[in-house]
Amino acid sequence: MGGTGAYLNGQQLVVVVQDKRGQHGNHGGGGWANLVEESGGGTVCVVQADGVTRTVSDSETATAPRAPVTLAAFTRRALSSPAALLHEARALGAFHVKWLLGGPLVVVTSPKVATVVLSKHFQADRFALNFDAKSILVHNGPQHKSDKQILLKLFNPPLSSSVSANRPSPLLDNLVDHIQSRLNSEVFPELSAASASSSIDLAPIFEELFVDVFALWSLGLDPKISTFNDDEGIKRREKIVDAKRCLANLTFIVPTGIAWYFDCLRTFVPFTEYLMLPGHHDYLIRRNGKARARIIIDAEYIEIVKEYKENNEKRRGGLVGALIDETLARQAQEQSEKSKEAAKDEPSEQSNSKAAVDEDNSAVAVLEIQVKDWENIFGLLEDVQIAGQMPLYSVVPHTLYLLSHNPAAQNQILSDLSKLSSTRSISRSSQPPILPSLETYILETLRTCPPLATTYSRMSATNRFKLPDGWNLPSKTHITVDLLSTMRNVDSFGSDADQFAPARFNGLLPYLPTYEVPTTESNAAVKAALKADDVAAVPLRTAFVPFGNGIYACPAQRLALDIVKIVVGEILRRFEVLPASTNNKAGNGCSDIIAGMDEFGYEHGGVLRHLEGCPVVVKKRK
Ligand code: HEM
Repeated sequence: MGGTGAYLNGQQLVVVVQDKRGQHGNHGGGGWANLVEESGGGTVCVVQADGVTRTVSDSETATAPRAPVTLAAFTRRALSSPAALLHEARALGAFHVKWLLGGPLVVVTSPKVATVVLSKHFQADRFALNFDAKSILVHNGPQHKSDKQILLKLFNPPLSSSVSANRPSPLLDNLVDHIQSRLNSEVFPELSAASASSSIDLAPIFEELFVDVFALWSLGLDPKISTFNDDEGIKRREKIVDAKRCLANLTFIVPTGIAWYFDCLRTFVPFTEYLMLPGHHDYLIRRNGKARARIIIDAEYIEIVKEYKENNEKRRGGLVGALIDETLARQAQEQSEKSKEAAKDEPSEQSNSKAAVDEDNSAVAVLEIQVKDWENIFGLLEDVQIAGQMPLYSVVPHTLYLLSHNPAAQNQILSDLSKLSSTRSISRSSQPPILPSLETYILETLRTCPPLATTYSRMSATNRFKLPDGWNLPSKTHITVDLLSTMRNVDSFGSDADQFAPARFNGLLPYLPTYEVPTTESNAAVKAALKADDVAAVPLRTAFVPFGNGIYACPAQRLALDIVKIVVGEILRRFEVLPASTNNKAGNGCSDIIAGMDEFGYEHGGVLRHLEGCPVVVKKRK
């Protein structure tokens, strides 16, 4: 078997890395070779955990390293000298260290489990993801599926016939109210006060905004501080928001090149193993005061249960209220299905009276939210808080930062915005979202700077999954798609894949969430293109996956885009955003910035961040 690839055989790890010229890793310097301890002749590409030589292709053999190469050793090397690893990546013509190791990369994490990072070398489009999704078993199977359905329903209310592009939803409008209220009370004044001659960092402003807003919205607290007219109410609100901020507090950001280690390894290798920190995960939590923050949030959960029990009619709104409603609705539905089933099996008179009794019982039963339901509701609140806040506080400042280097795009967006009524703020329910210049800009930002580095991991249930060159992945292989590299794939995005070119999305609006693309249709298009050996014909839409795809895909895709559009639009209407320094990458539409990704890093948890917090200069518009 030849070519770039990797496979897992029993307890052995075999990794083959191929450089651009098709040579197995003989890239001079031997840095990578040293990593696997003089693995012979500078040909580094085969690593076997058991140290036995293995034939890689019909004509080639490669010597295994003398000592077993452990995951921790890779990681330590990457952390102790990321620069060296990056250098080696460049020497191999790879854009990203991830791609040096991954082509695709298989990491053995236990004798039967491997984590695979599919990368730039692999066309990880929707075809692959859908294919995988069909044969997938998720970690917590049915519960995950049921939770996902709830979120999809809440975040994607049915289309109203009167408003074509918008989906009215008090829950989602309430989230936007929170955001608008926060922009008005803090962000606009902060930007207005900023001096036109010195720079301001956008990232912390939006990090705070989204963490706070998601805390208040998810816990059903009011957007307007004025409604907390008693001191105690204000203090409670502040305490909760502080606690959520503390829990969101990042511990470290690593350069993009080594971020994948965290994604792949943190589940399996203790922090102490590869970070050499003076303790374990709990240590980091304690050090950041997170334990206390946790207690505050848990106390709020207890309060929610108490309120519900004492006054069911007047319970909280926001996400928690919607989840309580949904839990009760589901219970009622289950009860009614059970009664119908029972009625079918019984003679009619008896069943009528029994159904009436059951109905009474079910009325009592549906008011009882069980402990496990509360746990599930609070679990979902936390998932949504994290899943919503992180990508938003990544993509909003990044979009503005890139726009600061692109005055022409900013003018075009402003002109589109000026066509909206000047007095009306941009909202979900009232404004038809036709702002092509802004939307294509956001989509291109998501493509080139995807807020999440990878998809969640999937587990293949069968061993049918084949990678290019015939590499076979055994069943129970964890599969993670590297979104950053996938969306730079030249086969999917053309030879200008490394360029920042929003125009590539012209004609593709409105954005169709990946869960709405009919699977059969996208698969048919992709299959036909692959069969004709014409990967370029794979529709661009199918390879654009910043929100992932398949059963794990982000359930809030449309909402997320609306939020980014609203926030960026509202800022641009009021402020001109200029680059903070004149080492100027302006003028080429940001391609220099996104080409090497040198300015970016991945936060623990795999969220893309600008290493300097997106410094810009803002000037209030007249
Ligand atoms: C631009 C902003 C966003 C981006 C780029 C984004 C991206 C993603 C990605 C890549 C995934 C994993 C998909 C996969 O494994 O295939 C995900 C999952 C998820 N996202 Fe988003 N997301 C965004 C905003 C939001 C918002 C605003 C919310 C909530 C209001 C949200 C809720 C979720 C949830 C709950 C999941 C987990 C789904 C599951 O467990 O199956 N996301 N998102």
